[in-house]
Amino acid sequence: MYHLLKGFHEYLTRKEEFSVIIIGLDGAGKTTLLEQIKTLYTDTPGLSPDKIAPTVGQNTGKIALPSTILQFWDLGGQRGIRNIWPKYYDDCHAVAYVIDADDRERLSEGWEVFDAVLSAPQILGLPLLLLANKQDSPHSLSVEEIRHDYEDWYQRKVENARRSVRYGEGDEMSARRERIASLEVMGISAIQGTGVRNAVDWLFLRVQNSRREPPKGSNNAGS
Ligand SMILES: Nc1nc2c(ncn2[C@@H]2O[C@H](COP(=O)(O)OP(=O)(O)OP(=O)(O)O)[C@@H](O)[C@H]2O)c(=O)[nH]1
Ligand SMILES: [Mg+2]
Repeated sequence: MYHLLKGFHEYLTRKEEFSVIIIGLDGAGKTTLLEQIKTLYTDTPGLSPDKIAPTVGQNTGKIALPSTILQFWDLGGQRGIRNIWPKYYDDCHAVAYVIDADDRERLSEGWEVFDAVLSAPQILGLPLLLLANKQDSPHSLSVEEIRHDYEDWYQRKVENARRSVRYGEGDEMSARRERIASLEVMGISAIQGTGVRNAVDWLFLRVQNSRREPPKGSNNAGS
């Protein structure tokens, strides 16, 4: 009887676990965002910004939400270590791409890398959130400006490619256009926490409908 009740209780309190990767150029603010998420959603405050060093490898953090666990993977963004990102694509349920909206000089580098992420077949169809970070900075581009900057960059890329070699095939191009048109862009300040709850809410809602199933038998009751 005890086991029956225990099993029933575990079934009722079962939490599905979903993985979200946080990627973007070095210095975009990914680790600051992860630590802010820990502060907002767990009993243990995250590291303060002055304690955060550039990430070599990965940082992780787990938060519990209603009937759901979100596991975040913050991956280092330096040029030499970006090639580890695709190793996480097969198992993640959503992607948060962080862009430094205050660093105009590196925007095109940020879009170049973002474009490669968009074209990865493993994450096609997964929820993808573009976060325009550092909105606390007075010179930051707004969400609308960031969206336009990316669309302009993309348009230029397509036109340049037309003049030289072909850029993607017809179907691939239209899939990408659709993805860009439906792209969710949110403004945040990882350092101040502004907009971070909105971003987590969006990810929480979207992973439930992610085309990738949570791991079979994931049961994290009590964790
Ligand atoms: N003003 C401002 N600065 C921020 C914000 N978020 C991060 N920063 C600063 O940006 C710098 C880089 O932050 P990190 O969180 O280490 O960046 P990262 O994306 O993890 O970088 P890598 O680990 O190298 O990939 C630090 O000096 C942060 O304090 C923000 O919302 N506003
Ligand atoms: Mg980092």
